[in-house]
Amino acid sequence: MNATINTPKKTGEKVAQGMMENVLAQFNSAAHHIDLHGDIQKILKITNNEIIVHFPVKMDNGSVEVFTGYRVQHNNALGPYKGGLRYHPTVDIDAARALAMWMTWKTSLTGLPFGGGKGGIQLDPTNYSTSELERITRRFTYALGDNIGPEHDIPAPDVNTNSQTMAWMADTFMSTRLPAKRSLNQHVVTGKPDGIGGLEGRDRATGYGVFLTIKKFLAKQNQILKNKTFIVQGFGNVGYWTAKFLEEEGALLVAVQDASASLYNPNGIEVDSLKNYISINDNSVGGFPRAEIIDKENFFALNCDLIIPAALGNQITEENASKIQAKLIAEGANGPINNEGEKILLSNNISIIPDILCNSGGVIASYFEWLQNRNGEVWQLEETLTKLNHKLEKSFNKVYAYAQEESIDMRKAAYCIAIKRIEKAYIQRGIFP
Ligand SMILES: NC(=O)C1=CN([C@@H]2O[C@H](COP(=O)(O)OP(=O)(O)OC[C@H]3O[C@@H](n4cnc5c(N)ncnc54)[C@H](OP(=O)(O)O)[C@@H]3O)[C@@H](O)[C@H]2O)C=CC1
Ligand SMILES: O=C(O)CCC(=O)C(=O)O
Repeated sequence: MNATINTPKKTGEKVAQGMMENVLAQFNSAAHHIDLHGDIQKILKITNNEIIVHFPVKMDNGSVEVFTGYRVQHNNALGPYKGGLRYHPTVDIDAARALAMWMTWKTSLTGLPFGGGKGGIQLDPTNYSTSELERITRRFTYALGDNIGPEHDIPAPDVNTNSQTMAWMADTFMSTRLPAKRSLNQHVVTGKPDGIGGLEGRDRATGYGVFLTIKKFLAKQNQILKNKTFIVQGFGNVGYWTAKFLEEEGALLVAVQDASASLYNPNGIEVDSLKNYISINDNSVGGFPRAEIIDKENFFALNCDLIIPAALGNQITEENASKIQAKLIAEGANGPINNEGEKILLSNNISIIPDILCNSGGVIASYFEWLQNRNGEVWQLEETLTKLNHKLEKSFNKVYAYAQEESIDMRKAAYCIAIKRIEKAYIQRGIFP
């Protein structure tokens, strides 16, 4: 039997580069603004735990590959670690650290009783069959052992993972507990299918939240979504659902980019016909007949009202920011704009709804799923969406008002609010005797 070791490498791709620098620069700027206690700065600049596991998996052809999985637990001052798992070639320890930090700010901003964590496996899932991915996921869960748990660290879907991945994780985790405890562990992950404790609406929650924050932002400017044009990078969970809700409100999708191609049609791309197309075309938008293919370098420069990056990090940078014509960017993805890019956008009066607010609908719905499992309840879709809207309204209004009061951008405002809540927890706990 052959054994292949998938040695983790620094990916060198722009996606993972500088993510830590970005998140730390964002943190430093807010910490300075609120004059955050120096000891708390020290605590929040590092991660609590970094778990790296190597685990063997048998491939369909009988060979064995050894994979490397990551789970970074940044901070749990407000509650158990919470955040997604990503399967992508760009996953490495730096990316996991940065993404875990973003989760801490996000769960704090939204007022959830959670901290922040993130992880994943450095692999390209298109190279593996479904049964191989199932075995990889189960072995990863087994290797993580008690480093995850329903009251300790609760993973969820992210790039290239979904409700099926979460079902395999839940099943593996629960079946390795003592029989009498198995059913008490269903909330070890969220984003599960509805048949095994998943929340109706978790699938669309992130996109719904992105849509709501855009709508709320436009309302503050006395504008509406009807007839606004928008472009979306990424047509997966977040990109699709965001586009779907925006279209339902009368906005027009004019361009879409995924890893395979960039599509453009100034007269509009119908969201569900593109979705139907990708479902029979290897999940790729390339070749969709009712749009032209454009050069990917020109994508963000297209003439439109709104841009929704909903793929990977570091997509809008000093290299392309000055060409952007849209007046609003809503960050469906985590960290899609780097700091240099952001400076250019802000100096060109382009507004940004920051990731930790914009895409927080996902983790809010995950919290609802966690509560549902913990309390032995079954929630209905309407209830989920109403409660999600209510929670997002509260965080949106807080961020918007604070940004206005302090004359700062919305990202800095969101960070200040998030960090102050963690600071309060540390002070009340008495970390400084
Ligand atoms: N899922 C969730 O609930 C949440 C997700 N997020 C963030 O949203 C983003 C998207 O996540 P999600 O929708 O779940 O992931 P998915 O895996 O469902 O979709 C990812 C999409 O991004 C596209 N993509 C990948 N690489 C590139 C590239 N180089 N250029 C253009 N497009 C690319 C993929 O295209 P292809 O299929 O061709 O590879 C796919 O369409 C991530 O940043 C994630 O962290 C944030 C909050 C919650
Ligand atoms: O639902 C969750 O727990 C986290 C989702 C996530 O990874 C994110 O918000 O970036």
